[in-house]
Amino acid sequence: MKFSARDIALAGMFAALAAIVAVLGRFGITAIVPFSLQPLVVLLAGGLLGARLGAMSISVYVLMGLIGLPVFEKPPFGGPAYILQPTFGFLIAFIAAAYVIGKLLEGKKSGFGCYFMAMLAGLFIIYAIGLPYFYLIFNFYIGKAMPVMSVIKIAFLPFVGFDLLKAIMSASLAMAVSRRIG
Ligand SMILES: O=C(O)CCCC[C@@H]1SC[C@@H]2NC(=O)N[C@@H]21
Repeated sequence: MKFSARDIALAGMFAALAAIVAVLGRFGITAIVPFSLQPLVVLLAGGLLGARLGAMSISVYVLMGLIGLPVFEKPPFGGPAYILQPTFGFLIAFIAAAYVIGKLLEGKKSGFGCYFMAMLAGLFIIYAIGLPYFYLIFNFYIGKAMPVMSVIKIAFLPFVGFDLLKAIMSASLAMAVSRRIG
């Protein structure tokens, strides 16, 4: 697997962007699951960089956090123990989402609908991995009973509307940029 200097610069830029929006998110309302602009960055990474590079950029971001850089949105902000945070599943899901979006858009970047469907698939993956992880950490690691309905109320319902807006924004932006440079 070979990456050019341009690839590495782009991946680094998106990794940095993910860290910046996470740090900015700390100034918002404190909640078990924070509102975050990271899904926007992740959807854009997949849509603009493609599967391989998009997933690499988000992996670099997650690895930076796991080695101890304070780039995550919630306390303790970084370190290997963050794996045991209920929201860590979303971070794993971001990597998969960027990859799948890139794959879905490979070779057929036509209209807005195409981009939007790819972004929706990315959002689906974010929640399909993030929500069960949240449930498992709460119920089996933290040891607090968290019924499925509570997981949905805490980690899905408050965000899904905003995340759909992020999907619209990222689809429009990725389409516009690809048309200009593609
Ligand atoms: O840094 C973390 O610990 C991960 C935060 C995950 C936040 C999730 S992503 C999907 C949903 N949309 C949001 O705006 N927030 C949550």
